[in-house]
Amino acid sequence: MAVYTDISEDDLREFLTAYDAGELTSYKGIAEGVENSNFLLHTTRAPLILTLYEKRVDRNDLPFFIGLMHHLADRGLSCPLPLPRHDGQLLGELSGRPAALVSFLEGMWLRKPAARHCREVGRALAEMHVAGEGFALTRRNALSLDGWQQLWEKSEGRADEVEAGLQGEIRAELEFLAANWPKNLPAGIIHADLFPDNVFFLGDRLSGLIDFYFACNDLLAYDVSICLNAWCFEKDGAYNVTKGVALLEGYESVRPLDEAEAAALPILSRGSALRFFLTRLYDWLTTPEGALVVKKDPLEYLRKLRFHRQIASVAEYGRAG
Ligand SMILES: Nc1ncnc2c1ncn2[C@@H]1O[C@H](COP(=O)(O)OP(=O)(O)O)[C@@H](O)[C@H]1O
Ligand SMILES: N[C@@H](CCOP(=O)(O)O)C(=O)O
Repeated sequence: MAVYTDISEDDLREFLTAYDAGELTSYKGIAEGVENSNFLLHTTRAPLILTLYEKRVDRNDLPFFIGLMHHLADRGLSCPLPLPRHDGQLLGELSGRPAALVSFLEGMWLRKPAARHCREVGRALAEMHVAGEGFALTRRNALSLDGWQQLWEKSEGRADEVEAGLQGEIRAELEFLAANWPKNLPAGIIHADLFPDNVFFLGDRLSGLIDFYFACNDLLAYDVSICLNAWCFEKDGAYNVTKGVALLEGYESVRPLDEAEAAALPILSRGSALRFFLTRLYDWLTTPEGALVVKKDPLEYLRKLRFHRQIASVAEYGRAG
């Protein structure tokens, strides 16, 4: 679960006096999520999400995240809209943590997305990339090549506990990616974690995107590769080309990939599979047994990484090369 920091009703009521949020009628912690503590608040006005930013989020990044949601919502993207305090600030403090209130989005995330949902996600991702243009703040991707190397150094010594031979395989992968990573592709604001649990649907209609806490400036096609990894594989590890076609067509209906971006998808997908493998591996090795947060399986992403390694051409993802 993700309520790392508890709040008292008195402190919450006091916190809310800084906002035009109405009277608190009820609140509860939200079990889902891994990074921050989230609460659903009901008031005499609209429901709200309260987020307390936990240790893994750098406070210096908060103006970027909060400002980005504001920028995207302002441009018509359906995402949480931060509520300003009376003094105009978008961030406050509660229980010793930086805290923000954002609008509640209706919808549910899909446990079993189908190809039609992948198409919607592709389209929404491209809309986000377009809406991100002109955002004044920047944030480098802390989870790109340097960040992967640093994460790996923390886990390397114990990697073979997870699977024999992993140490050599990942070291070689990092070297390959460092030597071949594309540099001159179109860049902009990326979501960087657009997994099914961060996309809400009402029926078959996509109703909103959440969780912008990995967003940063990076290659736009890298974000596409994250979605291919997160949306287009089945539980048994098989790549579903129908979903891949739908996701790419949905994306390109708004923002066509150029040929260099399309050709780079295999290596970008290797990188994004490695990125989620490494964060999951680190959590797997360091989260104490009995902790209330759900540990995600690193091997799922190792299998995806191996799949991308043997891709000969982008056509295998379902796009004409
Ligand atoms: N704006 C929102 N509207 C509705 N539900 C939300 C919103 N933001 C977060 N949630 C709920 O909180 C959960 C965790 O949020 P998330 O941002 O993914 O947390 P974390 O960053 O800790 O992973 C989501 O799965 C969702 O149920
Ligand atoms: N999507 C990542 C983990 C981050 O979780 P979120 O709850 O913040 O979306 C993964 O699957 O490894």
